Amino acid sequence: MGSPAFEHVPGFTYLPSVEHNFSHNFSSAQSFPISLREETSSWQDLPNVKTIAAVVAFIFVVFHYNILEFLFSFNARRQGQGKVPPLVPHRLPFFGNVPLSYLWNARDFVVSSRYAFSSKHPVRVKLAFQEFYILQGAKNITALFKQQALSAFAVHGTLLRTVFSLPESAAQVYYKDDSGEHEKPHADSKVQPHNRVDFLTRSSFHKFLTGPGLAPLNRRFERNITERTSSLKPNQGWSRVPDLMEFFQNDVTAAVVDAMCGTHLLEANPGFLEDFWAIDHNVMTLFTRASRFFASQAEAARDRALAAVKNWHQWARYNFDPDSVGPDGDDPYWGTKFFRDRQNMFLGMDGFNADAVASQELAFLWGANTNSIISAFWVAVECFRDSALLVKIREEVGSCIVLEDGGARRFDIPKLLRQTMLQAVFAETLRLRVNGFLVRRPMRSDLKINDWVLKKDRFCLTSSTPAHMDADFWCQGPNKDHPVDQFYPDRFLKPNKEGDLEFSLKGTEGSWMPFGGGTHICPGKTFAKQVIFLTAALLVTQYDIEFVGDKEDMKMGTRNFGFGTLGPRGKVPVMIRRRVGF
Ligand code: HEM
Repeated sequence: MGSPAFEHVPGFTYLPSVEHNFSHNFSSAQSFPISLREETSSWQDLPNVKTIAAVVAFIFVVFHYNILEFLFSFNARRQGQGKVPPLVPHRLPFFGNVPLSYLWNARDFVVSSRYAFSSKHPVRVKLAFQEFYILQGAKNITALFKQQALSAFAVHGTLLRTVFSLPESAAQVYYKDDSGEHEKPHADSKVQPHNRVDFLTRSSFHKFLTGPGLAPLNRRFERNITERTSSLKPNQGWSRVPDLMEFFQNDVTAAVVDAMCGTHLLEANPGFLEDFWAIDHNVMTLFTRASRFFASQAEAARDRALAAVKNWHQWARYNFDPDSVGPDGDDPYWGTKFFRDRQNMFLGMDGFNADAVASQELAFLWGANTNSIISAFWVAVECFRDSALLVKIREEVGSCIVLEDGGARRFDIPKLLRQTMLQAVFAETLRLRVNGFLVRRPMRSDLKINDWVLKKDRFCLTSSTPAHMDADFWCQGPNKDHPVDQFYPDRFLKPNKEGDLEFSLKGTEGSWMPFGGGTHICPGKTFAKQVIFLTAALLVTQYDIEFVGDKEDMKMGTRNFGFGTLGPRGKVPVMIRRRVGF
């Protein structure tokens, strides 16, 4: 019977059948004259074929980058739907991109990278045999934020594990949770309701930070920060403070932590805030686990901070009195209903124990403080270093002071949050200082972003930095004389119908994104605004501040780039005096 095995397949070169070769040549091979057998023994032995192969390989290696550049531009310009994002050219064949300059200065790399972050369409990056996407361009970022089934949890789980020592048994709950972040779990998910960590934690944030839980938190923060700011420098005349940041890292952070957790955590652990900011300072080192070699003291600080949180939880569990719960639902032991309820929620999850809960809550406190405290520092710096701006801000803030019955002064906070220049200073500060990466992973299906298709399960990264530094967007029209890296709050002022300038974020979608976007958008943004505005209002009303340090130290550093608001390079010494009459 004839074999049909080697019929012609379109697109493949026809090979004669093996059967044919064997039957025809094998038995007679021995009788070939030696010279004939050498001539035909292997095509690889032909010197010119070897040379051609070597030349082709050489051209491939040498021109590999140019070939990829050509393919990149070609694919980027293709029209139509369902396009695959072009591959960012890389110099080392097979290994992909090895961005050494990123390790040196990550922000410069992102701001000046030719293909990876500057393309206004999605791109594909090959990094050590893995591929992921980078998505930039306002239109694409806006489309990304509209997507529903995108998980940010692989990254949260990793951050919790590496920086905050979440035990492996609890981390597994994160990795296994494929039920989604919405109330209704995905139909094919087998995750039990009590293990829906994605949905349960997100809804706890929202109840606390966007629901009625926010009002009592705001009130306690207002009381705490007012007390702390008033007692900052009681004496008359100028006095020197070695680093303005100390006020933010000690007093403003304490005002937030006490408002959230009650006073026991800081009272029982006087070194907590120092450890807390040591973790923040080393967050990248802890995240990459390089701390084992370079920053073991950061690991020690993290361990002490975890022990402090765990002790607070033990103390609260032991002492809690249900009668102490106030009308707003909060109590002095857990501080807030939020932390009280989350104990039960986490301890009900498989693999969670007291250590795991401490990791979760320390991570929450870090997220609740790092960006807002450092942003509050920059807002104060901007207000005090420009005397003309300071006059305007003082005028706005002064218009929000109200006298209480007993004669005490406080701010009308809703009015304060609506002040034109203060809002512009806030928005411009966040544009310049927030440098975060947002990571998403389409878990269910391929992701369609405008004309592009991004494969399911691959990570998709975007960053606020290129969007915030896009001169084509931020230096248009009346802003054209103000370079993109200059602090210029008027970028956010637009004339209204009456011709007056008013603050507006209209049209900045996908270009101004300090709080991320979509279903994972920062739930703490309203509280953050309150912390930043109120702290600035109290400082400008009560104090004069002059900067007396090296200007280089006041520039923004790049340490921990990618994790949010970046701090100053060095210490910021100031002279400070109380204003007469305040
Ligand atoms: C200037 C201050 C702040 C900035 C710039 C900021 C920025 C961000 C960003 C960029 C994200 C990721 C959003 C995304 O993936 O799309 C985020 C998430 C988050 N932030 Fe903030 N944040 C600030 C203040 C706060 C505060 C004060 C709190 C709590 C009181 C908070 C709690 C959270 C939480 C819980 C998440 C995770 C949300 C989720 O994954 O669903 N943040 N924040």
